[in-house]
Amino acid sequence: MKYFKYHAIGNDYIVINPKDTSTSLSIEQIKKICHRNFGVGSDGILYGPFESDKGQFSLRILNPDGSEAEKSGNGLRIFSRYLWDMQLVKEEQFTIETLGGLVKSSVSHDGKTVRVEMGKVSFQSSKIPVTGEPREVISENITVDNKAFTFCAATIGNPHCVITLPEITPELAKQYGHLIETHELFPNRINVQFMKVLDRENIQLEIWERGAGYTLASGSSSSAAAAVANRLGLCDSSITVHMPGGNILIEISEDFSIKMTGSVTKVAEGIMSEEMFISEQ
Ligand SMILES: N[C@@H](CCC[C@H](N)C(=O)O)C(=O)O
Repeated sequence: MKYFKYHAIGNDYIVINPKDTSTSLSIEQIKKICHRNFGVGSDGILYGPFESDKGQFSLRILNPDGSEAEKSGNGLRIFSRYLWDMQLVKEEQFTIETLGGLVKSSVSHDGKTVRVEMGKVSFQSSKIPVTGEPREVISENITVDNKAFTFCAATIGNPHCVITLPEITPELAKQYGHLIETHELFPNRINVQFMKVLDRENIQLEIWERGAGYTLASGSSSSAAAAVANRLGLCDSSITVHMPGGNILIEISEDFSIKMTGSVTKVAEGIMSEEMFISEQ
């Protein structure tokens, strides 16, 4: 099975074109492909392109645990670069349909920089979703393992829980991320960001992704966290998001529409051995 691997500031994805697969990918195949030891290894799979009646292409976004995500910012930036590299697009701007809505991509610098218009962020509980009365989920409380946090929740197609703290560490994300991800408040689970506001134009994140765990960067997380920082009045409308893997620029409109810009790097292309799927490991 042919594959292409890229990373977007350390958030790495494997692109598999459905024309290179005889059947749709099973959950077991997805888990094996993404496994860092027994497979190629990645933070997820970008399965596409498929036809779309809403955009020029459609894309399926698969997490390493086999779950399917509504949207992926870095995944969309990587897939846009793949379409450009494969000459499946002639123009520098094009649209991609995801389960979480239609996005517009713009590639530049021969695909090494990609901007995605990600859609609008919503804080509405019914859209995220978060259990309880319909409301904007702003500055609410959650306790996991006897540790209390104040959080905001948002969706940009996929769900996010943003916790603002004076100091953040990778250990914090690794200790509490899964407990928050799977909390009963969040019927579809949730991506978790621990956010330190550096100034009105810069935030820092540590990220625990739904279905993927600790990652070095996340585009949809950057979009949601920046929108929360702006909604809380802590940041202006152009925010650089600093993550362990690198930085993303987020631009927020008055209606919380998001433009996300960052780099994409090609890592490899190759053929996966069928033996990998047969092995018990
Ligand atoms: N890394 C992605 C997010 C991928 C999907 C996420 N794990 C989810 O399940 O919503 C990004 O860059 O946004």
